[in-house]
Amino acid sequence: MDQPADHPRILTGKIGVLLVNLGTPDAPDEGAVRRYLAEFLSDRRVVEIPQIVWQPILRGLVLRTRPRVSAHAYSQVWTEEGSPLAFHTAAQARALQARLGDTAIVRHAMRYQKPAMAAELDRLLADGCERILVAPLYPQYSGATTASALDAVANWIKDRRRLPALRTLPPYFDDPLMITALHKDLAAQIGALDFAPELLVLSFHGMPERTLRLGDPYHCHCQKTARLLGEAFARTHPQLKVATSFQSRFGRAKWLEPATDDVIKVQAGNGIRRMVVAAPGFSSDCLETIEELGIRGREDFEAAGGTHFAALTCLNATESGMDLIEALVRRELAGWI
Ligand SMILES: C=CC1=C(C)c2cc3[nH]c(cc4nc(cc5[nH]c(cc1n2)c(C)c5CCC(=O)O)C(CCC(=O)O)=C4C)c(C)c3C=C
Ligand SMILES: [Fe+2]
Ligand SMILES: [Fe+2]
Repeated sequence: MDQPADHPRILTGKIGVLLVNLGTPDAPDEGAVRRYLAEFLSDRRVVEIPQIVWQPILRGLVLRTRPRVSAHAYSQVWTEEGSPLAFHTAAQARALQARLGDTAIVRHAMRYQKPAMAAELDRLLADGCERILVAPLYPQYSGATTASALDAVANWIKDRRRLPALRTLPPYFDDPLMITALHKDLAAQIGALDFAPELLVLSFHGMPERTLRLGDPYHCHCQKTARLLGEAFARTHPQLKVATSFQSRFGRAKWLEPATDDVIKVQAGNGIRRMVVAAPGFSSDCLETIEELGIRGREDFEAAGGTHFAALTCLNATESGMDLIEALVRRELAGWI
């Protein structure tokens, strides 16, 4: 049949997978960090204070002071490949593409800054994806992370005429695949140390305590991940104590407790000399794991009398990490592939 000459060329029939992570500045300098924080901290899912009250505080105070301090922290973790969060997420997408082959087109995007979610969803559509799985790489659900990533999808939908069928990856905080992958990886890292730790601290990113009372399941998801990991370690490392804590407190409100920095100091004060810290809420290493846990955590521990310390790495694009992501993604693609 003849088509009008100006008929757009439309590709069809493909499946897309979009791995999503939080986002990071594009340089470790004050300007780039200010742009990043302005976008991130203006998200109503992240700071749940009415904008009329919050924006003057953000513009008048936070964005005048925090970017310098945070840029210094970022400069300590920056690599030739850029921000760790950016390059680990890109590596996860490349590795997943290699594992899925022609089955699906895999891309990654960031909720804040670049690669932007809308631009990557547009690219998948332009490449012929009529079915797209959006996979926020947060094992535990929270309004500030998972729901915010889905907000970005919803906003993208509003402006598009032609929409793909969409699926989203559910949280996987208690999935046996995730617990097994993490336990295996952390146990291998502990086995490779030149000391036997007495205590394993499982540190999750914090949230305002208020969100727990408002019904956000994040706290329960973290506690369950920690309990299941603790049970796995009790079977393989019966001498190892396990503690759970919440890091990265921000602002004046009460956050989930106990705070990781307090736990590190109190445990050292109680006589723990050999400690390891792991971050089972982060699918890739980032500022919060490398600088806050690896650098400041160690300083706090040693200042309080600890002698042996290691911040264990996240799953990143390791073999076990990719086994996990591939299995989760293939499961969600069931019926499509
Ligand atoms: C109100 C403030 C914040 C909430 C709520 C929050 C929740 C939250 N964040 C993550 C994961 C990450 N956060 C990261 C950095 C970061 N987080 C906040 C504030 C809140 N986070 C700030 C201000 C920053 C920037 C750094 C700083 O200035 O301290 C990162 C690292 C990004 C990177 O570039 O490496 C991650 C990852 C989760 C999972 C979460 C709620 C569950
Ligand atoms: Fe955060
Ligand atoms: Fe809870």
